[in-house]
Amino acid sequence: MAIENKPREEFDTVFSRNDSLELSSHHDHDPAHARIFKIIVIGDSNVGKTCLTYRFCGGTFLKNPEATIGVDFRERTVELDGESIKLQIWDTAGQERFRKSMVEHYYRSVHAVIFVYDVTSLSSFKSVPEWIEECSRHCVGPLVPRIMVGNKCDLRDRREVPTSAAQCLADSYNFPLFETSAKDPAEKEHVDAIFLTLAYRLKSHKPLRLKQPSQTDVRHLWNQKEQESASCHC
Ligand SMILES: Nc1nc2c(ncn2[C@@H]2O[C@H](COP(=O)(O)OP(=O)(O)OP(=O)(O)O)[C@@H](O)[C@H]2O)c(=O)[nH]1
Repeated sequence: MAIENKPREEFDTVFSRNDSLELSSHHDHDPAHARIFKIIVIGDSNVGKTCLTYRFCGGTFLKNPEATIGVDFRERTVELDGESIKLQIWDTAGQERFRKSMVEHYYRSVHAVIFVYDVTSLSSFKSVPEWIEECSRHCVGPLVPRIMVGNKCDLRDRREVPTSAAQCLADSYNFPLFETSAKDPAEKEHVDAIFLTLAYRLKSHKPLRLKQPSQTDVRHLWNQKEQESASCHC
């Protein structure tokens, strides 16, 4: 469900710019020269951050996801106008206790941010300005592309956040707004559009030298930080 407003136009732009637009997963297209962009996905716990990233990177709906601890990485290489771009997506933890030591790492060298709320949860929507504030506190400047996403649109009877209110908030920050569902297979292209909108914006950025962290690297950082904070309390 893409909404009939500015983001929808962006979505159309993404898909009409080049008829031969090809999308490929990292399984079948992962050239060594691809530029890498780090995108973080932020929002309250349970809004569907993991499911959205999994839908984009894995192509399916992840049934029974576990709460994210620290961070999970997924990536997908897309081909835009003949150039390979690797999107390295950091699926962050919504629960404070699982993110406290990782926050600095989330925001370091970030290229784009996706703020997610759940359209069936007013409180998750009300948290969006706090997530935006956290982002600013970590020096993520206005030139970093940001997008707001209302997830779980398939739960029509349970909607608590009207599109008009979300649009109003998005406009106040000058962010594009997408409403979608990670669960509904018919929404797959719209989930892609969220990430591709960012990819097109990032495409004009300079080449990057971003070290590619492995899950082990981050687990290591996480453990190290946990030990540090434990020793601080002694
Ligand atoms: N109906 C519906 N359920 C969804 C959708 N996306 C996610 N869910 C469900 O919402 C719950 C939370 O999904 P997650 O993707 O783990 O949420 P999260 O934001 O990553 O949560 P944390 O890891 O705790 O931050 C799971 O039960 C999912 O099955 C959606 O689009 N529609």
